[in-house]
Amino acid sequence: MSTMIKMAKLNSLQQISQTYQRSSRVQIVDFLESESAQHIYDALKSQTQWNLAWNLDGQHQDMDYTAVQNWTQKQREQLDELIYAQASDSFQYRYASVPIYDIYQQNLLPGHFFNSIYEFFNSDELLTLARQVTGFEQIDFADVQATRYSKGHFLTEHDDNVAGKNRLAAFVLNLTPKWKFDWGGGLVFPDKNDQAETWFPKFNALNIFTVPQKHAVTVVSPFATEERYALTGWFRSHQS
Ligand SMILES: O=C(O)CCC(=O)C(=O)O
Ligand SMILES: [Fe+2]
Repeated sequence: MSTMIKMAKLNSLQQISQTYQRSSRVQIVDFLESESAQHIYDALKSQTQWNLAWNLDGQHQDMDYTAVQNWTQKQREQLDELIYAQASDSFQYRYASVPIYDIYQQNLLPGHFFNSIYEFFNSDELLTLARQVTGFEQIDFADVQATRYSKGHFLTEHDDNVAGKNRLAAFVLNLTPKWKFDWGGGLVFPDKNDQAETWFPKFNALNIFTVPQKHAVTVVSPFATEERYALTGWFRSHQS
C-alpha cells in the first residue's frame, strides 16, 4: 500500500501569496490530491491512542485520553470544572492530539504512516511553498500534530506566540469530509471592532496565518455527529 501524500496542483500560487501578503492569512482549498486527504482522514479515524490536551494555570497538560475516559463520572466532572473555570476568563483548550513531530523526532513508531505525514510537511516542496506564500524565507521546518475536537472541545483566543519556539506561521489542514456549520469548530479571527472572520473547517483546505495573530476554535456543539480532525502546527525557524 502506498503511503505517499501528494499535493494537488495549485491554481494560482501568485494569487494565494498576494492574499496572504494583504491579510496575513490565506486558505488554500483542495490542497492535497483527494485520495491523500481521504487516506489521512482514514488513518486518524482509526487511531485509538490520543492525548487529551488542556491547560492548567498556563502549563500545557497531555494526558492519556483512554485513561481519562475510564475515570469515574465524578473525576471527569471535576476535570470539566477545572477546565471551564479557566476557560471562562483566560486561555484554555480541550482537544485530543497525536504529537507527530515528537513521534518522528524520537522514532517512537518506526514505519508508521505518521512518519510520512511528518516527511510530507517537511518536504522541500512543502517548505518552499510555505516560504513563497508567507514570504518568510527563514522557515526551516514544520512542527506538526494531529488534532481531534469532539463535542465540547474548544480552544480559546490566543496568538500562538511562545518564546523560543520561533513560530513564523501557523497552519491547519482540516480533514473531516462532512462538516456542518452548526457543529461549531470554526477557526475564528477576532478583530479590533469585535467583528470576527470565521473559517469553516473545510475538508482538505489548508489554512495558513502569520504568528502572532489572535484566533480561537469555537466549541464543537453537543449535537455534532462527527469529530473535527486536522493536522495543525507551525512553520518554524531554528533561529529567532
Ligand atoms: O485547529 C485549528 O483550526 C486551530 C488550532 C490552533 O489554533 C492551535 O492549535 O494553536
Ligand atoms: Fe493557535
